[in-house]
Amino acid sequence: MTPPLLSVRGLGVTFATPFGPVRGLDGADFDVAPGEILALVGESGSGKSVASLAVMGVLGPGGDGARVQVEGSAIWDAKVDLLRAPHRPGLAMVFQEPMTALNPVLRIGRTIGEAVARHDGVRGEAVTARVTTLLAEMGLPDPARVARAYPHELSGGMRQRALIALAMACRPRLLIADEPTTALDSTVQARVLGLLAGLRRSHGLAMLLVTHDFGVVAQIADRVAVMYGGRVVETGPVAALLAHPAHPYTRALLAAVPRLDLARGEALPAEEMPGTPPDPRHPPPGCRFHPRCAVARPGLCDSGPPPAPQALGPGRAAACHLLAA
Ligand SMILES: Nc1ncnc2c1ncn2[C@@H]1O[C@H](COP(=O)(O)OP(=O)(O)OP(=O)(O)O)[C@@H](O)[C@H]1O
Repeated sequence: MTPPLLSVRGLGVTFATPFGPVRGLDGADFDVAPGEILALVGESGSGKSVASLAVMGVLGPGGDGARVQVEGSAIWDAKVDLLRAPHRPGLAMVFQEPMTALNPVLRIGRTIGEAVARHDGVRGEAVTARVTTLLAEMGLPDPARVARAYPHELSGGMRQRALIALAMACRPRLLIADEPTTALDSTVQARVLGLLAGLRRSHGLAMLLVTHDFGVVAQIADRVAVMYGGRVVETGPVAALLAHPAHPYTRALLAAVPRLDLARGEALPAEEMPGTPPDPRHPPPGCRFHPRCAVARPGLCDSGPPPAPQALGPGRAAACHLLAA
């Protein structure tokens, strides 16, 4: 088996707030293989963004025994704090809202040019040439004109492409994309997803894709990691996981997705998930999903944390008391 490009074990993040510590991520485990697209999915507050920011080094990860490795080398290790370097070689990030991620008072070419100069150690014409190539590669017509534009002069889709060009300036092997198409309308969203899929093909780029949209997952991802309450509760290849979800939370999440294949007039299935995600300051005892779980067993699911994820088939695993019972 190919060793993972990114390996994350026991990753945790605690925020100090005026109301006390908030455990935003509580021991997340996942791997991304070279050239693979892994989607992190889950409800709002499940820890998807915190996980991606912690891997990127924007938030200091914490947690007993936490370990983040890229190509087998630790970029962060709880036991060797010196490795907590702000720079993440081989990783780059694309944020959800390009209007805030791009500097509004700098021309696009200047922003990307600074990244090119820093990463490639080049100056002058070489920077301009690389910026133009990057923008053209993102499918932007007239890249020289786009390079001279300010962010507000571009459409949302063009800005998102410019932001992807900025990330690609660092020649990453893994792109972390946090809801990269959420702010776009559906036709532009499809084109940006097509661009990301093309970059994976042409550059062998791996991706950690944060999304709450199963349409995006089905369209572009190879594997899914489902998050709940700051932990990964189920992982698996997209087709198998969508067809046969094993964890009660994954089943409830998929049942809540609106369907377009119903005949006109047919009632929408009332599958709204009861309750709300756990409060990270006071998580429920036992399995964090048990208060909302349709099949929870009193005395088992509320008594202790679920066992370690159990293998369910090729590349599939889930952490649930009932699977182990
Ligand atoms: N700066 C912060 N201070 C305190 N708590 C935070 C902070 N950022 C995130 N959290 C908490 O961490 C938990 C995980 O948040 P995160 O943003 O990762 O969720 P998410 O799954 O990405 O949700 P969304 O889909 O809404 O972006 C939440 O309970 C959130 O309230």
